[in-house]
Amino acid sequence: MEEKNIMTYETVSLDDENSQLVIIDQTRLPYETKMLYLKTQKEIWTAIYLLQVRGAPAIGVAAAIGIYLAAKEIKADNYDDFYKAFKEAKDYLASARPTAVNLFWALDRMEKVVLDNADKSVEEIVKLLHDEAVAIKEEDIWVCKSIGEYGLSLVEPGIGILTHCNAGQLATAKYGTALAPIHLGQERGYNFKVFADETRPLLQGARLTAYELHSAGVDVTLICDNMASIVMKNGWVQAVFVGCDRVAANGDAANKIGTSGVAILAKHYGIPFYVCAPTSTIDMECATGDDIHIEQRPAEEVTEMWYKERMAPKGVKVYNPAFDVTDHDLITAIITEYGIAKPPYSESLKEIFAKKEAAKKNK
Ligand SMILES: CSC[C@H]1O[C@H](OP(=O)(O)O)[C@H](O)[C@@H]1O
Repeated sequence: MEEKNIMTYETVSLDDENSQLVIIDQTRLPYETKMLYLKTQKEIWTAIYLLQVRGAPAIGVAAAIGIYLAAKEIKADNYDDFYKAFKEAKDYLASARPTAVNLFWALDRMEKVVLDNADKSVEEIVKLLHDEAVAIKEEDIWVCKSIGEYGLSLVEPGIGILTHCNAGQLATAKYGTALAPIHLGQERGYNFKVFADETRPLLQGARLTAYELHSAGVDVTLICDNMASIVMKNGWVQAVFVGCDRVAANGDAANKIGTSGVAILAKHYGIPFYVCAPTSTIDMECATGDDIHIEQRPAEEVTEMWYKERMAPKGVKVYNPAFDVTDHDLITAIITEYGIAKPPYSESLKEIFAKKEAAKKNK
C-alpha cells in the first residue's frame, strides 16, 4: 500500500452525522491508512486496548467521545437511571488501559458534566456531554501547540533531537507533545535533525514517529533502541524530547518502556532531557512514580509480532511492561501548556496548576 501524508489526517474525531468515533487504525500504519468508524462501546474499548488509537491525549479524546456516544444511547427517563447507566459505561471504558491518566481525566471530566447538571433533563445533559467532548478535543490542539512553543524556546535551530516512542500528532488531536516543538520548528525553518528510537516491541517510533516526521519533511533518522547511546556519544544529539502517560506530583514520569534508559544515557552524556506533559497528564494525586500502575501487555507482542516466524522458543517466559518511570532527578524540565517546570517539581508543578486556575478565572 502506498504511504500518504499522515499529517493531513485527523487522529481522532466525532462524526456527529453518523454518531460514531472516527480514528486512524494506528496498528496498520505506516503501510495502510485505514480509518475505523466505531459506534459501540466494545469497539471503542477494543480500539484503545489494541492501540488502534493510542497516546495519552488521543486516548482521552477518544474516551470523551466514546462516553458521549454511550450516553446518547442510554434509554432512561429520569436522572438516577441515566446516571447509573452512564457510570457503568464510564467504568467499562476506564478498564481499557491503566497507565495513561488522560483516559481517567477525560472520563472524570465528562462525569462532572452529569453530576453538575442533575437538575436538567437527560436530553439537555447529553447535549452538554457532546459539547464537553468537542471541547476536550479542541483544547488538546491548543495545549499541544502551547507545549510546542515552550519547547521551541529551549532549543536552537539545526540541533540534533532524540525522541522515544510516538508523542506526535498521532498521539494527540494535533501537533503532538514531544513532537510539537519539532512540527512547529519545521513550519519555521528550524531544520532539526531528529533521531527516532524504533521503540520495541510495538515500534511506535519506527511506524509512527518516523512516518509522521518523514511526511512533514523533517530530517529524521530511525535507530534501534540500542543505538541511542552511540548517537549521543557521537555528539549528534543536543536535546531529548519525550512524551508521558502519567507524571507524579514529584515529577517522576511514566512513559513508554525504554524512556528511563534514554534519560540515564542523556544524564551520562550531559544532554538535556525534556518531558512534554499536558497538565491533563500530570496526576497530582499520585505522590511518586512508585504509585503509577504500569500496564503489562501480552507476550506475543515480544515473541511474535513483526517476525515471519516466532523469534523466541515456545513457552519461554516474557516480561512486557508497556511503560517505565523516569525518576524526576533525571528530568531537566517538564514542559506544559502553562509553562516550563524546573526542579523541584513538587513545587513547580503546583505553580503550573496555579497558573492554569488563574487562566481559567480570567477567561
Ligand atoms: C503524547 S502521549 C504519548 C505517549 O503514549 C505512548 O504510549 P502508547 O503508545 O502505549 O499509547 C507513549 O508512552 C508516548 O510517549
